[in-house]
Amino acid sequence: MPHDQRNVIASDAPLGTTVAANALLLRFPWLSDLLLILLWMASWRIASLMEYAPHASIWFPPSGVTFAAFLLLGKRALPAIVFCGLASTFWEDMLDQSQHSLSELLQSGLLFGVVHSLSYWLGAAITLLVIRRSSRHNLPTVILAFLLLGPLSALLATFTGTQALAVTSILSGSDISQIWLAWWIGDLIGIIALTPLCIGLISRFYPRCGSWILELGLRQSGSDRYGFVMKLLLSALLLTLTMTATAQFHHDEVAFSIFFMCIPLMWIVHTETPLRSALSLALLSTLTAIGIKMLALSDHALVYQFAISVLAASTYFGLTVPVLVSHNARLRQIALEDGLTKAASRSHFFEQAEQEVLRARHYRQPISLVVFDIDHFKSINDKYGHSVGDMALVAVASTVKRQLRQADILGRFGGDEFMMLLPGDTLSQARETADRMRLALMQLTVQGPIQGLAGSFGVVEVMETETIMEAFDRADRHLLEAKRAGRNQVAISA
Ligand SMILES: Nc1nc2c(ncn2[C@@H]2O[C@H](COP(=O)(O)OP(=O)(O)OP(=O)(O)O)[C@@H](O)[C@H]2O)c(=O)[nH]1
Repeated sequence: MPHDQRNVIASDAPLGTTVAANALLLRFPWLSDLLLILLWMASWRIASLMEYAPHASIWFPPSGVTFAAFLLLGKRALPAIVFCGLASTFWEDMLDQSQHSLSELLQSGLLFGVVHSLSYWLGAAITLLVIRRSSRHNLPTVILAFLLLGPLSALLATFTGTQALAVTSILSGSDISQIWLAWWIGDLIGIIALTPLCIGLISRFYPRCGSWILELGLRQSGSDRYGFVMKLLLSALLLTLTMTATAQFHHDEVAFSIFFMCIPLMWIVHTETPLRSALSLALLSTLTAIGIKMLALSDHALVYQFAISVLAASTYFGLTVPVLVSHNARLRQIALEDGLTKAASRSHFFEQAEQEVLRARHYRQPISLVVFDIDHFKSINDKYGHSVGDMALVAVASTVKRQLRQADILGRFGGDEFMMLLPGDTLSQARETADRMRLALMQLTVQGPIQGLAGSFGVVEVMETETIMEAFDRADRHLLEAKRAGRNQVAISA
């Protein structure tokens, strides 16, 4: 399905249950924070289950949740994320059954929570600043800023987070030198693979966030769920096959086959909404993490991490293609059509007219041109206002179009001046057509106040030796003659 069509179908119209949920969240804002904390803690638990070595996870979902929360909510997200850092320190201690005292855990958890949150908040704030300073939020800039500053924020958070745990004696210096790289890469992949989906999710329980980030389409759910699920299942099947083959042969060469995943992912990107692309990336990276754990593929973890980063980057840049295609279609429409009356634009009219004149000459057929202008149009604007004037112009164009044949072309020269190309019409036939139009305009009603419009018409038959612009100038001169002769009439070449 073309992207512009997808944008129309994909709607974010609130349903009954959504309206009720939004009302509840607006009444009790702490509920939104609670949901954010639950999302963070759930993602943290999933990451801890997927660790392939101590503190080494193929991807660390809480970093995606954190970065998304700060991009969407700014410092408003700080208390909830600091709390999550503290809670996860306690939970980790419980799971590891370490013997740290309550005060050690409190100090360490608080310090970790604060520095971890501040690092990501700073990274998100700089990312937003870069995007806002660039030329009005264009998608490639947003993606580039996110792909560069997300990993840098993860590096800062890794440094400050490990230092916080070292200062409070939870980690030793040698622990840090062993784990910091895996920690950073896990956070980095978590940000790259999951932030867009997390933005879509978190925005659902912060009804007031209304951030421009959502203009990127991260809330549009889209239609044809069945088709999307089939694409997702096929992608999951391909991923499972590549990972099973890697488990069988244990060669990096086989592990690299995961890069074939770019084919189904690009298929999804080019045919589904941005939210669904983000969801696919998140689910496939989750499946990769599960596969590494279940198939004991930790030897190839770096290949998979590298692959997820590349697939994520190509997914995001891939999203720019359908957006650009839809922008181009819109620009093309603007270039071809007059925005108000939907008649052909001046340049498109003359382009088409040139072709038609060549064709008429080739087949030795007549072709005529009519130029017309509404009489005393300025007084309509002055008397009833410009919006009624606009309505009158729209009514004129639609009345004339209705009377024209399929092959005829109506164009707007500008202001209240229009032109009609009449292939196959001799001068006298064109004159009859112009007169018919003049009478039709006199019958026209524009929303009450205006009963009938008068127009002056200039008509020429395009000569063998002249260009379309020369024919237009002649017709325009006749139009002026019709005005001078008292308006509301048709003037033709003598
Ligand atoms: N509402 C509206 N008015 C427009 C638009 N484009 C031009 N105009 C107005 O159309 C009027 C055109 O006036 P003219 O054609 O110069 O003069 P007129 O009042 O029609 O008088 P004659 O042509 O001499 O009969 C001007 O007042 C313009 O401001 C438009 O898109 N919408």
